[in-house]
Amino acid sequence: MTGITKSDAAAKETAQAQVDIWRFVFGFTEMAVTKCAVELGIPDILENHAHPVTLSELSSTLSCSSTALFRIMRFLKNRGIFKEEVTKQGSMGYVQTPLSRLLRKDGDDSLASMLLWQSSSVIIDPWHHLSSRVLDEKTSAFVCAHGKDIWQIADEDPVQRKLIDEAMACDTRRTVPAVIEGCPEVFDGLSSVVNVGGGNGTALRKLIEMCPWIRGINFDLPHAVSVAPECQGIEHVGGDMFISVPKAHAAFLKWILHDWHDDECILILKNCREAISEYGKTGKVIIVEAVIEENIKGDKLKDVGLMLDMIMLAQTNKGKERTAQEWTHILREAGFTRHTIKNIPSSALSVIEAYP
Ligand SMILES: C[S@@+](CC[C@H](N)C(=O)[O-])C[C@H]1O[C@@H](n2cnc3c(N)ncnc32)[C@H](O)[C@@H]1O
Ligand SMILES: O=c1cc(-c2ccc(O)cc2)oc2c(O)c(O)ccc12
Repeated sequence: MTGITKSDAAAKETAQAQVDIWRFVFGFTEMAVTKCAVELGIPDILENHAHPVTLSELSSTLSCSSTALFRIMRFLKNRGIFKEEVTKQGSMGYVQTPLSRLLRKDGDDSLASMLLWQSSSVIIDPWHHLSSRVLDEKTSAFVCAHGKDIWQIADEDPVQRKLIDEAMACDTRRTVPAVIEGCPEVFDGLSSVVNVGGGNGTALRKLIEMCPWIRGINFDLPHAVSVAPECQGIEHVGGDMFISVPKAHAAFLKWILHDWHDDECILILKNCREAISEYGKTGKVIIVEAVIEENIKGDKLKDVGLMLDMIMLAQTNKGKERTAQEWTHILREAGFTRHTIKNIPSSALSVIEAYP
């Protein structure tokens, strides 16, 4: 006998629910206030000071009164974004934490551009149409919000294209080194790599920097490659992956297939298989994506995969994150004979290598 009755346990759970529910009701405040701090450049201001920055120094740097700023800093300090330390003069000042360092505007591992994109109205508006998407498979939450899909918007509006490229590039600057360091054998012996949906070419720039023996082909929609910076060792090619993919020893696809329905993925993968066909058994398709699992309570990294799945539901027409079984299905249907899945340490990502 533990002395705790069933009704005690139920009462405790109900009391906990009364507390936990606020995280769901007011969850948006964390994103909105963090966005505010990034827009004001607060992580960069703290980074550029060798000592803790007092509230009055921060408000004079930003040319604003300290009243609202104090409340913003109090909230973010409470969330562990910033912390306070005593200055040499004995007053309190704000300093960076490992979290706020990830929000500097130009840090190599910064996620500031991703946060600004995710909190922009183009990305927020489709969330208001998620229930319509659930009730009708043919309805796209993004199209309900904007009248067109994200790639049409990017084609028509260079500002949106830049926001997407910069957000995805900050993801790439973190993940490409993580892939190469976590699974160095993936790029061994490859003479050329076509990055399918490579955006502004950041992934190939990083790849060639770390694996200089590789020749890169950055392949994306014509409007995307037309604004990609030139780089030695990389050829930019505009086209449509649903029609064909430029030839190379390996095709690399990062965060591409999660945008699409199974049938569309099978078509893209068949075009990739054709692109590597001249290299026989040594050719391969390298996919970097999340591989989701159903029961992951408490695993924060795996939870990122489930959040991305919700993002796909809101932001794409038919995209989704896939389980290992779902990956096996589309790869087999596309004609690949075998594949391996490797988890990248300390990341929500996996590398899938598929062979003809
Ligand atoms: C989610 S982004 C991923 C970008 C990049 N792979 C990364 O991980 O940073 C998807 C990319 O696919 C490109 N794309 C969309 N439709 C395409 C098509 N039909 N052919 C080639 N690229 C396409 C988009 O322009 C965009 O750059
Ligand atoms: O809104 C998004 C976000 C992503 C995304 C964010 C962070 C990652 O580490 C990976 C992907 O991807 C998107 C995407 O592929 C798309 O077609 C539309 C929207 C988003």
